[in-house]
Amino acid sequence: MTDKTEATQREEGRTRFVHLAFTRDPNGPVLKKNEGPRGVRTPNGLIWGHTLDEFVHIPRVPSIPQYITTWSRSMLKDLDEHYDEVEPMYDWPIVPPRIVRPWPVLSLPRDHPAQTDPPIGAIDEGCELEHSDFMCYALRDDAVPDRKAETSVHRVPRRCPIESSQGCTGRFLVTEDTDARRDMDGRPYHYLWCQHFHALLQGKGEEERRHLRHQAMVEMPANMIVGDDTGVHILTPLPPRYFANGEANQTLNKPPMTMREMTLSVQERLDRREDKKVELSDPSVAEAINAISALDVVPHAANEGFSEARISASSESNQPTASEPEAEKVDMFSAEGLPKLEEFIPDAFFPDTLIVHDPDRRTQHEQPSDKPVTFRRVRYPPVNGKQLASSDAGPDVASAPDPVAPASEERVAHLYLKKKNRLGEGHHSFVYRAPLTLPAPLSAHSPTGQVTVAAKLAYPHCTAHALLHNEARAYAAFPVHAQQEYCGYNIVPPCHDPVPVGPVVPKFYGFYLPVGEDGEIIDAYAREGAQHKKCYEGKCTVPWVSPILLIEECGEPVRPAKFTVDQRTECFSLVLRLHELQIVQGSFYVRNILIQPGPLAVPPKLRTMDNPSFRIIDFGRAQVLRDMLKLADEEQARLAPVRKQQREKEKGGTETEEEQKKAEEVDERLREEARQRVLGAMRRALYEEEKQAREQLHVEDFGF
Ligand SMILES: Nc1ncnc2c1ncn2[C@@H]1O[C@H](COP(=O)(O)OP(=O)(O)OP(=O)(O)O)[C@@H](O)[C@H]1O
Repeated sequence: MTDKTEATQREEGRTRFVHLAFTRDPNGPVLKKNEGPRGVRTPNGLIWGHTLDEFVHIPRVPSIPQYITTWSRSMLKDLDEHYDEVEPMYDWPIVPPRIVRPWPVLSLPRDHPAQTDPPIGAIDEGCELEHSDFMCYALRDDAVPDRKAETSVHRVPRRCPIESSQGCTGRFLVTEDTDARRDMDGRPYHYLWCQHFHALLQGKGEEERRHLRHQAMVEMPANMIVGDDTGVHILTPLPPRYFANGEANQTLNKPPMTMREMTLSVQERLDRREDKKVELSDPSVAEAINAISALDVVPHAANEGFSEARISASSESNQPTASEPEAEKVDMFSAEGLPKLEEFIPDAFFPDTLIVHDPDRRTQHEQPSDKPVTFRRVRYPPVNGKQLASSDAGPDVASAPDPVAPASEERVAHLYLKKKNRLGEGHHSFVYRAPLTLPAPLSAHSPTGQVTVAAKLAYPHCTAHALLHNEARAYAAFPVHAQQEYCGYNIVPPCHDPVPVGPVVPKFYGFYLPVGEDGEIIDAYAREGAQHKKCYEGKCTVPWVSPILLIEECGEPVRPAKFTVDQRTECFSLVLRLHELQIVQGSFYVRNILIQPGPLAVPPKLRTMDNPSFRIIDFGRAQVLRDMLKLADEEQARLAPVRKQQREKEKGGTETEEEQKKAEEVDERLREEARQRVLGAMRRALYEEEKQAREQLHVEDFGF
């Protein structure tokens, strides 16, 4: 492999590009397009590398070195063409892509049965630690009442990487059976390895077992630990809350300094200024070490920074906690000082019912202004109505979305709308920054326990309602991975340069319709939309209460003329990734791409525009291929019996078996032709939108 750093790319300021070239075996196969090895990929199916050095230019035909494509290290490994010569270049292993979690603002009691994995409040500690199956999670814990002035981080063991059906309460089990809890010298273990970790150690060589134990022990929040294949002895007391169920005996073989650096680099990201005190102060430690002289005990440096680390992490942390809002003074409509929600709402707490406090009548409701309005969540199944064609400004007729069946215990959230909290406005809607109180006991690290979300409401025009419904349909079609960030880089064709794997669209927090006095959802658009099919955009005012689309707030519209070449490419890659999903946004203007400071994994105070995060918004005119195909099929399924009826009418009797068989073949051909028409329309729409995106983002045709 050779390094061929491209001077031109450096000149134009590009920092993300492929600089390694793989030399083919002259007898190697021709590498056909789209038939290469899969390697390790992100869930979007695109080529993925953990670092820029994990991408290479590789000739498709060994004898034509200038005809190259871009591959990742893991693809080279799968190809296995003298890969053994390549591997030593890397001093890190191939790892799978991992989800990068935004800075946590939600909070939930740790022992709540609906607690998630990773637990709510788990801080993303970067790839240095998070690729390990054995790390502990660092939990943000500034809602603990006696620590309200500080954000404390403490650690809980990660669950074992096993089938979810098996379940694992945590790596360590408190020893309960006295006999099983003693080592060969009769010393009691404090914690035993869980059955999964124990099984993992079985059958492995001594070196590997030592390594695995070491990894697991490094993550334990104690200063002095010794362990073996059964469990560990803790030489300094452990805070009991660190373990769901328990923990134990080994020699740490990694230089303590290395471990310390690893930990500090994570700490650093959270708060560089915090003074990390190393507390190896327990006088009983030396005594204990002597008592266990047969074991080579090493102080557990990795935990020094964490065991009771207190980090003044962000502005939110200096406020009273959710558990004790100052009820008298609290203004639930104020977005001031509230964190914006960037995490997914766990399924167990996704609101079914939204109580909307709307004294300014932003939703056009007609109740007394101080009376909240009840909304209920509805879900658009894959296709439940026609898509709007991008050229069609008028409303199309949609059948009603499905009400979400309430959970056994209804999940109720409160949304607070105020005119003064307007975030933006388009040609069809107002968007508000809205405080949201989530279903208890889910809460947030904020004075009122609220977070803010972007609430999009339709203008009182029939077309605006149609577009908002279509947008809800598009959000229902986005896969979860399009709303998540992954570590590393993708190659997003036809782009040749690696781009970060940020989310493409904002996180979706549900689509809500008003509920009448009878408790039924009022879907005015489904009921009356058909009568407005020919309405001219913006001219037809309707008295309908606006639906509410809740999404993640994602910053301000971009100004690409001021972007670096890397940023333009990154923005453009989002459009390409959207198109990979066979979804057209439908109104691609720079105002529909948002930018905000990043990275989102760190507290808002530490984010900068040096690491921006982009999103595409506004899917009112989106077209989703999957839905379009389903509609075409449904239309053909509707027409087939009509045709049959017609034929039998002309014939004056029922069809014979032979005639029916022939007719079915015709139906199938017509169905296929209809699908081909849809595919053709989608190809054209994708092509046109890519062209428009290039213009809007100042992206060249070649070499972008
Ligand atoms: N998720 C969001 N985060 C932050 N601001 C947002 C968000 N969504 C919308 N906005 C703001 O609201 C404005 C209007 O939103 P949007 O473009 O979705 O409305 P629209 O009426 O559908 O647009 P159009 O004029 O294209 O029909 C945006 O330009 C942006 O400033």
